[in-house]
Amino acid sequence: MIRSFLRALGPERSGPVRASLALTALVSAVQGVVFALLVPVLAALLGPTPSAAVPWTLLLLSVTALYALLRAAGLFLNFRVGGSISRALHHRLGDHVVRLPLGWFTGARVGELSRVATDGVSRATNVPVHIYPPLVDAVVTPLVAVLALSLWDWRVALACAACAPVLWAVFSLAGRAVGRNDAARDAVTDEAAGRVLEYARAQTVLRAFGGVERGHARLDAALAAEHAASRRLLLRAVPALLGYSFAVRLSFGLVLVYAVLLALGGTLDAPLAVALLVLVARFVQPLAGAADQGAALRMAGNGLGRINAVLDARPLPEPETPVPPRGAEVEFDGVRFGYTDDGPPVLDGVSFRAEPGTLTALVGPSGSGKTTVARLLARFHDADVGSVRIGGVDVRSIGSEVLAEHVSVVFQDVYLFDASIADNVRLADPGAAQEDLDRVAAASGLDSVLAALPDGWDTRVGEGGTALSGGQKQRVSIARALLKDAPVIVLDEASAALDAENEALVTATARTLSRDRTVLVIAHRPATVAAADRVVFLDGGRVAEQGRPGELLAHGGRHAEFVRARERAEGWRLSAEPA
Ligand SMILES: Nc1ncnc2c1ncn2[C@@H]1O[C@H](COP(=O)(O)OP(=O)(O)OP(=O)(O)O)[C@@H](O)[C@H]1O
Repeated sequence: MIRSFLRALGPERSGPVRASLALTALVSAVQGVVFALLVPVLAALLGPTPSAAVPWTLLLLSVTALYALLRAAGLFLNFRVGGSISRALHHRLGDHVVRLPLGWFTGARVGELSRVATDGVSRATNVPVHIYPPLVDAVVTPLVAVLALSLWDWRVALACAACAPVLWAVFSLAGRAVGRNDAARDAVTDEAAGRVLEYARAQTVLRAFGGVERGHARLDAALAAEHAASRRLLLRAVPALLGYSFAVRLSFGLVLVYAVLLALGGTLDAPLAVALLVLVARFVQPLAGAADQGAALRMAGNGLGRINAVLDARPLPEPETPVPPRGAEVEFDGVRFGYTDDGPPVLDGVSFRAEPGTLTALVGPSGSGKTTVARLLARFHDADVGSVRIGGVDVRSIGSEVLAEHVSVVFQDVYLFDASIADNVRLADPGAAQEDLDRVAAASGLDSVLAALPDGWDTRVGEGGTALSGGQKQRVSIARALLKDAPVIVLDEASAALDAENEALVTATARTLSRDRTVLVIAHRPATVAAADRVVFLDGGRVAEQGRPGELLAHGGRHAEFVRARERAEGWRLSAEPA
């Protein structure tokens, strides 16, 4: 557990934590000596010569003063360390997460990350301040005191020591019961949190298709599972913790009976017997409470396990000596890729080239791998086999920062920050002048959107851009990509219905951009395909055909068939609109 704690914190921050843990153990050991010194003091006071208590009392006072000093220093260090742990873990998680491949950030992972960064970190922060000190007090203090006890009466010390393995076994059983059930509850809590989010996000669909009750049933089932898991945790944890507390008190009772028998038998002085029993009684409460701390430690251990699982996610390997691209040509060379190691490949032997100054349309049925091509180009993932090159250099050798400068991707699910339109566009270049913003607004069609909004550039877009329409969001996103001025641009044309003006705008922007850049468009509309210089037609993760759009249409193969079907669908859509 402590190892997993130090691993989560990283080597550079583990020094102060080790010091705080060691000081806590030392404080508990000194406390054990303080308790042990009570025995000769009490034995002397209750015995025939009370004055013999004076030197022992002086020693007791000195060790108590040392204990008080160490305890104060320990508290100070623990609180300092506790305060820095949350910052350190957030930094470690943040630093690590930015190096993870973009493909790692699925919806479920984002939810998990948020729980790890809140609940997981807060559990870990509690360890040095609220969990570890009382637990160490409960274990180390009695241990030292029992060792010291053997100096006065080895038989009572041995009786105490004999209880230790039994108590340890019950303690471990209780801890394991709590740890296991807490981990199981964590899993269903994640599921329930995911369902709540899903239920909120899916309201439009659920209401449109009368599925509110069905959707609710799924949420209800997840919440019921969470309730059952919490009950199970309670039902298993409470008896285990009570069982341990009972074992501690029973052990104390047995030691008590044994000491009384020794005293009655005349082999143990009565004053010493009383003093020993006072000492042993002093441990009962902290020892009995140790199981609660042990359970809390297991729960913190589960939180740390989740933190370490995020920290163990493999970042994209960065090249030792990054090589900048020698141009903007995009090349896929025999690329094979699968999202999972055991599943079938999503791309299989994909090869094509896209020259600077051209517009390439990626076309193909749904699920054929077009978006995956865009993701590999922006290095969301690395190809399993083959090479993705920009300017003749494999994207793995370019280095993430330079690659990000070279490639701009405008996906369909545009994410905007809850800030002004200007701030959202300036994300690409925080120092951009107003003239630059106006230039990209004109080129992306954002200018007409701004003209219709009373606050223009200062309009707040709402969380995730909810205050703007789909077409408006896409224009902001295109303006942002234009401001970044990357030599390679990938545009994911909206597959959902856009108005004619927006459709024409995306095609026109792609054409304009391709004058001095390499532009790839994931094309869904015949008009965009027709405007392209080249078409790469994907089917089942393979390039089925590629060439100029006119040639492919004339050839009458898979691409021609696909475009005709789309044209028929669009014609149907137009004629189906109300007059
Ligand atoms: N993150 C992912 N994890 C696992 N499989 C995925 C993931 N994303 C896509 N896939 C699978 O990869 C295949 C190709 O998907 P991709 O999104 O690249 O196709 P597409 O041609 O862009 O489809 P569409 O036109 O419908 O957007 C599909 O079978 C899809 O189910």
